[in-house]
Amino acid sequence: FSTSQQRRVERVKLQKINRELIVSPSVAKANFLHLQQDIDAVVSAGAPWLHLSVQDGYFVPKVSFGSPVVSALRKQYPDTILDCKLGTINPERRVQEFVKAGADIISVHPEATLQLPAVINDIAASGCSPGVVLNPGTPVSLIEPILEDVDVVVVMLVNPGHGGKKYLKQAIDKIQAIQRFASDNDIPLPHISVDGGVSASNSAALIDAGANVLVAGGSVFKSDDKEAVISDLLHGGSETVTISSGRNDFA
Ligand SMILES: O=C(CO)[C@@H](O)[C@H](O)COP(=O)(O)O
Repeated sequence: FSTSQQRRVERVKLQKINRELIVSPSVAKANFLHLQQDIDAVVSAGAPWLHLSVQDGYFVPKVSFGSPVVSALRKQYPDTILDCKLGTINPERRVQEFVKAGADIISVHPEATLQLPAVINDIAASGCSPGVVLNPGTPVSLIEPILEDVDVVVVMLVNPGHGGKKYLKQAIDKIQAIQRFASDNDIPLPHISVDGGVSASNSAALIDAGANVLVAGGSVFKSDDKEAVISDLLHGGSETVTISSGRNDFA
């Protein structure tokens, strides 16, 4: 692996140990007609990661973009952590493509592969940070056997590619369950990333629960003041949502 990739992956691990609060803007929600302009804006606004939601139109019902976009971002933003989420069936077939494209983190859906531990090991052996994704219908128990081997757990608040219904209370319960399992089993806590409808109205509740990575698409890229939005996400916006008792929030 290149020394610059090693440096970035080391930074991911240090941020994990320090529980650094991170905003990871979701590139899928940028303006693709002015992609460099949008990415320049979030990088100069201080976003240390970029979230790349790769969707294959099969595991996730929409197609977003592929490794050529990752390669272009790698060349243009050599110091930014590229946080790739493979919303693809059989992600084991795509790991090397995204490693070569310059991904730093590669997260996969446990339901999308027949051998999750092998995929996690392949990502780590390739010099990248491995991660797993929990859709609203995926219990924390499914990833307990490999929790100690990943650097990132992405807790989805929406069903990828479906938008709509938001599972805020459920996400908070999962964040707490991940922390409990890690503590009970003496496992270093991975980055806990939250993704899908994350905004200043719910970020404080998610951070309080234990999330330290905020994936944000629309809330960042729809704003003209990206610095202010990123600050609000990290420090909680003016009006914060109260957690309804057990009911899921609807968009
Ligand atoms: O992968 C996905 C959704 O499928 C996410 O990464 C979204 O792209 C985040 O965008 P917002 O919900 O924050 O607008």
